[in-house]
Amino acid sequence: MKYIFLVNPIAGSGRAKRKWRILQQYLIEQSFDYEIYFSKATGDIQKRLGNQDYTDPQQSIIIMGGDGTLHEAINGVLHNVKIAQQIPIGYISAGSGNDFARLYSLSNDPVLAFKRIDQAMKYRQFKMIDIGKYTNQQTSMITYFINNMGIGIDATAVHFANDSQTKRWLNKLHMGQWSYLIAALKSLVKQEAFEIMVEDANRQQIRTQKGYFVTIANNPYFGGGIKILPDADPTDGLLDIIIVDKPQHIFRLIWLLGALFRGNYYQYSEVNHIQTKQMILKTTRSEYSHLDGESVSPQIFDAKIQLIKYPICF
Ligand SMILES: Nc1ncnc2c1ncn2[C@@H]1O[C@H](COP(=O)(O)OP(=O)(O)OP(=O)(O)O)[C@@H](O)[C@H]1O
Repeated sequence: MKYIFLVNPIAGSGRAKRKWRILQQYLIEQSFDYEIYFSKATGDIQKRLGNQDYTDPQQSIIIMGGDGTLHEAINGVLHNVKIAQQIPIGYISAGSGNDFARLYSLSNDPVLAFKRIDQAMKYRQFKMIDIGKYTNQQTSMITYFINNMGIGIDATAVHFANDSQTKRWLNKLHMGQWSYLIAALKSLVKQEAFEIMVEDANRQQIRTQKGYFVTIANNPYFGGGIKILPDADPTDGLLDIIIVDKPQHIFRLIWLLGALFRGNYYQYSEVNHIQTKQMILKTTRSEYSHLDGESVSPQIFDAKIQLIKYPICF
């Protein structure tokens, strides 16, 4: 078996590069056949996996990076017209937030993580993970997400976090996850209420004029460990969705945030929680969104969101 490693060297503020050096030493010692590619910019891994033919059964792909890198890899293979069947992706976590890794308690040790993947690839023991398929109904453009997608305050927070000097500074101190909290506080001030319509697979509708955010998730964790959708499960074949109204006043907002951090906020009148196989989502005003923490410019939403399964190895 030959391993093709695609590493995002800047993930986790360089953690991925450090982990790669440790793993490379092991691969050389154990005479593994491998190839290494370091991404050079955002979108590089997606492009590479989107253009090349990786269907040789004697080759396996392993990604090293954070949630954003995994997001790129999934979008690459799923948009690759040369790959008719699903090729399993190995994943070694090396980001700062690491929400996917958190859910599965993935090892921090790259050699241990690789040994597990090597065994799983040999015996074809892949986990079929739910992947969100988001179709923009105006443009027919498709984007996939592995952990979550959000519109409104969480997306505004992601925009501020990814944009900020603070993230770079906190990443250097290995406290990258705090950047999301700081950005979230900033976005609490900026985010205005907006109109949202969600229709589930049974054509049941939820409408609100006072929307604060919508999060659609397969993974309970968001933004480096906030358990935003405690019931989300990436193997249940269902999307978990929360539609949250803007609280009337700041004290109610603080109360709601406290409940969110305690993981018991579904019962509040501002919160609607649903689980469905697919959904339609519309907004009437332009809003920031994010997919797996990757910020998207503001737009009005007319979207269809479905699920597919993809084999991932970790
Ligand atoms: N060589 C590169 N230079 C700059 N950015 C890159 C490069 N390669 C990939 N990227 C981008 O780096 C961003 C961050 O990667 P990633 O999300 O994996 O790490 P992270 O932010 O540290 O981890 P997490 O998402 O788990 O918090 C992604 O948007 C990715 O597209």
